[in-house]
Amino acid sequence: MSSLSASETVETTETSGAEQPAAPAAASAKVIDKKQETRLAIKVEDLHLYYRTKAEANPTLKAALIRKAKRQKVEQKVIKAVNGVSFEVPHGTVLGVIGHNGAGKSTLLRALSGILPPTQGRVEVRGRVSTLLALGVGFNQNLTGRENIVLGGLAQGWSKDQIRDKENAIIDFADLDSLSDGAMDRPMKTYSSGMYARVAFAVGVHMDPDILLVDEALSAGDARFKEKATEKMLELCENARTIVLVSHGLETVRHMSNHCIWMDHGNLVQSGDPDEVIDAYIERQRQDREAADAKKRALEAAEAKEDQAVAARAERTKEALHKAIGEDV
Ligand SMILES: Nc1ncnc2c1ncn2[C@@H]1O[C@H](COP(=O)(O)OP(=O)(O)OP(=O)(O)O)[C@@H](O)[C@H]1O
Repeated sequence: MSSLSASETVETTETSGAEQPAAPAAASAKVIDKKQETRLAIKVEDLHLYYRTKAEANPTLKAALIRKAKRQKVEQKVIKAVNGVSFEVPHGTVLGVIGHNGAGKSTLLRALSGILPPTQGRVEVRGRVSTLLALGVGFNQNLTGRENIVLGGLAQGWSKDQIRDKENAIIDFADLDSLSDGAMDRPMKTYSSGMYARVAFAVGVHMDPDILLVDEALSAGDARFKEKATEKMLELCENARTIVLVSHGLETVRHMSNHCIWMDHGNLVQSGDPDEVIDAYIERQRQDREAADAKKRALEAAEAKEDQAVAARAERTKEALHKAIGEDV
């Protein structure tokens, strides 16, 4: 996990998607009254996010050379990671985002953080954003933990005094010394994923964000750190900060969030009370498992029937053969 990226006040990303594959026209802005509007931290309207990858049907060197000689192009594949999603998040909300692997959760978070521009639709994020992503972005691996903290502070435009204060608070929170003496003064490339996660989390929450975007950031820490991180997030929330938490840890989401959205194949399936959404998701997972088991059982039964039929045919052939050559079977 890692990383911090802080962006300033109203961040609006909007793309018409002129060059993108045809998709439904962006929904017109929802009419909400002014008071409600100013309470919003995040507003997402008909968001589509597509990845384009080169689909190589035959990925061998020989095939690549033939293709080059024939000047054939590799076909482009479009992956619709987020497919027309709209929601609003008032300030002070802890929004849990759940869904199966590849449902589009991280892609959505990348769009909220501004890393990924929308293919189509609109994302509006109001306030200072701090992002804790699952993969290490933002830290220089060759610098020590301490140096990275200072670098992050300078990038934020903090004064020397601010950096000194925050540096101490971050180092105290990450508490790497309890794991390995002097770790804070070693290059971050020597850190374990858990140590890395602790520094990243400590930096992210001390950026004083209005909006904290967290992608599985708690998964790398040990149980004690997870508890401490959860407490810190709840504290941020009590101070009316907004948190978007992407996680497969359904009980963490249930415990921490006060609103939840469920993503499935890039679509928003359900949005609402965390207990209701999580229970519905668990029920769907149970149904999917049952359907998969039933399919497997049906396949096995069909295979067994086919095996029996083959064996019976072989037996009949054997009998016919023996009859033909006049021997008893
Ligand atoms: N950089 C990329 N290039 C191409 N396709 C991508 C890229 N990143 C993600 N995808 C695809 O987009 C879809 C959504 O991926 P995403 O990582 O957002 O899902 P997720 O819900 O966060 O999954 P997980 O729970 O496994 O982390 C998947 O089909 C994935 O293969």
